[in-house]
Amino acid sequence: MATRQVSRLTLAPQLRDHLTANNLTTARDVLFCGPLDLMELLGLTWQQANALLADVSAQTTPPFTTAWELLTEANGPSAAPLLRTGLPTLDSALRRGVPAGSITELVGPGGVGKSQFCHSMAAAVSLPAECGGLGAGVVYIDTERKFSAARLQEMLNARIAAAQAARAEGHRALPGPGPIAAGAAAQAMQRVVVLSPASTEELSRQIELLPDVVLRHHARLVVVDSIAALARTEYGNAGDRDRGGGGGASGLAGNIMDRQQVLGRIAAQLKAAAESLALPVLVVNQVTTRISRGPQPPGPGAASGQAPGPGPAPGSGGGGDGSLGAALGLKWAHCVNTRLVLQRVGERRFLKVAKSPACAAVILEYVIGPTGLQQVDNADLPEVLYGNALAAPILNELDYGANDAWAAG
Ligand SMILES: Nc1ncnc2c1ncn2[C@@H]1O[C@H](COP(=O)(O)OP(=O)(O)OP(=O)(O)O)[C@@H](O)[C@H]1O
Repeated sequence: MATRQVSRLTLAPQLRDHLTANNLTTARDVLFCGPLDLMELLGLTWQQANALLADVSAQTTPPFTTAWELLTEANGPSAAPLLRTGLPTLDSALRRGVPAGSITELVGPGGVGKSQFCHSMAAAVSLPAECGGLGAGVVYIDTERKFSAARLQEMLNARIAAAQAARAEGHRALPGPGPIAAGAAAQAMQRVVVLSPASTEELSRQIELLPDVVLRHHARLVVVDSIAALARTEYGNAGDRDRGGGGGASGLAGNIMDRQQVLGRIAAQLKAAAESLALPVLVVNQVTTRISRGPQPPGPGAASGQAPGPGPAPGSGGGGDGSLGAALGLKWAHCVNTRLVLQRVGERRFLKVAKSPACAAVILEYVIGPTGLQQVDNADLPEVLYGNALAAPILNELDYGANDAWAAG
């Protein structure tokens, strides 16, 4: 900016000529002069010389936004509609629900409810405003053919029934005064666009075309369920191979590098799409068995005495040190802005905010019901998690997905 030519600054033509005639050809040349130099060179008064410096400085300073302006904009009338998860503790922790313009990762073991969470979000976005939804489109990228139209319909019907019941009882808490249209569930389902890429290459192409699809379907949410599946099919699973899955060391390293390269490209594309479209992108990731490479970092609770540090998850089995972590390694982990860890403890399910620019670690308990994920009000939660020898290590260890040494996982 400081190298900008004086001839391109918005100044009085006579003043511009004077500056160039005195060899002050760039903004930097002018700003390096003090007011006294300018008075002498250009015959200006003290006030005029200072005004010139302030003007040139203002024209060459990179644009900025204050924190106050950002806050006002985020809460203003033109702010993007909130994308609430329907889990009150999570929504209040994330302040505006699932954040727009960035990637939110859902990570957890099989069967814990990651896809159910995605279906719940698709229902919340596609439902009409009369039922508390956004009446907007969803782009659901289903890499594992696990999207269930029947389950989505079940969630929509249950939510519509709940909205009707609330109206019948005279509650006005739901937004949108209009009546709930017959066929609201079918209309909502038409707003959900399902893409099923068969390879990482196709996935990459589809992400490239996201802006068109999003605009055409007025989408307010993009889901990728899941990010690891295709890459693991094409390039293998490092953790499994290390446990004796075959392949020489050099072949494995080559595979991992290829996979990381492809995933790095896809992650960058997704991040760019989230930012340019100002949309929340919800991405499912699996857990993998951690490969032991030296001592583990202490758990966050260890310092405060709240919980023991991470250790092998009881009963997780497998090789390495037997503990679990988010798959896909460092490159991917750094692209993730918000990480939600879903975990089972016995018969109970917990969701933890393990990484977020908006809040500290928050934990809630949930169940999966007809409407999707529902929070369980649980006064004994801190005791359950931090006083429970089984729960604490499991819930703590997944924090380290972003900075641990098992990048190949
Ligand atoms: N209609 C339903 N009502 C209540 N619970 C359900 C219903 N459908 C599925 N579930 C619950 O959801 C669980 C499966 O969740 P989900 O498919 O989201 O797992 P996931 O974390 O995506 O697993 P994976 O990584 O293996 O795909 C089942 O174990 C079951 O408990």
